[in-house]
Amino acid sequence: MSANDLAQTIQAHPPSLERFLRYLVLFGIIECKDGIFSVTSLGSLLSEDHEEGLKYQYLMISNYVMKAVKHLDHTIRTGGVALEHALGMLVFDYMKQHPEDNECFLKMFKKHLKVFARQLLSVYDFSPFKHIVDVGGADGALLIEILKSTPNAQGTLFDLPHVAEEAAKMIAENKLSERCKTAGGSFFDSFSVVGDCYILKHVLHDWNDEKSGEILRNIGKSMGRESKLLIMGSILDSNYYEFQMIDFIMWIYANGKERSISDFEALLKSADFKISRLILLPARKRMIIETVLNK
Ligand SMILES: C[S@@+](CC[C@H](N)C(=O)[O-])C[C@H]1O[C@@H](n2cnc3c(N)ncnc32)[C@H](O)[C@@H]1O
Repeated sequence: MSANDLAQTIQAHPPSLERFLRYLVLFGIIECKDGIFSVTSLGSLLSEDHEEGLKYQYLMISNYVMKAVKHLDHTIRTGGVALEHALGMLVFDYMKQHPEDNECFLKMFKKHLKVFARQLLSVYDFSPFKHIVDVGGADGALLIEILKSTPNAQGTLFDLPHVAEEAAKMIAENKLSERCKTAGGSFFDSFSVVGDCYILKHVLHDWNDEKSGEILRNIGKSMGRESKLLIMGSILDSNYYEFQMIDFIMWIYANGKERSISDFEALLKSADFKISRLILLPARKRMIIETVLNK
């Protein structure tokens, strides 16, 4: 569309809109030929329809990371959490008080989890499990896909109470309420959901080793000898700039970190777990670490 036509459609001020579109051309998100603006393939990654939900990832990063970066000196001087210093509270508590941010956060996971579920289900067989517990499972998008493909299993979605409430709605929409319950709470307090398969996906990277050890030990208390804990996420690889970046973001966002396989081995050992299987997913350095209690 021309800037004029677009301005009419979205009721904008034509010269200002045109100036803004020309600015976006600099980044390769929009291109302009003969006065007609169109979205490039790079720009389409940010569209509402993109299957991984990069629009929401971008919104979260641009909003929260910029806030955190301004408080980076706090982290460097004290070892504290930059974003917590910026917001006056832990990011998860802040989101509870800001539903529009929480919605953006959950949309980001919903899209990504559906894509991840396809990769996971093609390499891991959940059929031996009777009760699958997704710890910090956000709105349940991953657990829902797993349960759909594992009709004999029950599920429990565990997350902070305000997130578990949203998950209950999604589970009901997917007609899985009979087989899948939600439990709201904190994995730093009492955690007593008994299952034979636990999932921790992209949770440990939010926390430092001490806090991650607490989460693992709390889950371990509910696990039987035959239960498995599946840790899923990304592997820190110094050759991949993207993960160095995510490591930096996790640091200023929550004092968390991305970990290499040997970092995971040491963390798991300290919490009395051992690795029983390691599956590397080809896409974007993701992995599934299957663990059991080391007793
Ligand atoms: C980075 S997200 C990962 C979500 C999802 N597992 C995924 O891979 O997309 C971390 C999740 O941990 C949850 N969480 C944060 N603090 C928690 C706590 N103390 N107890 C339980 N869940 C918590 C958040 O609400 C969020 O859903």
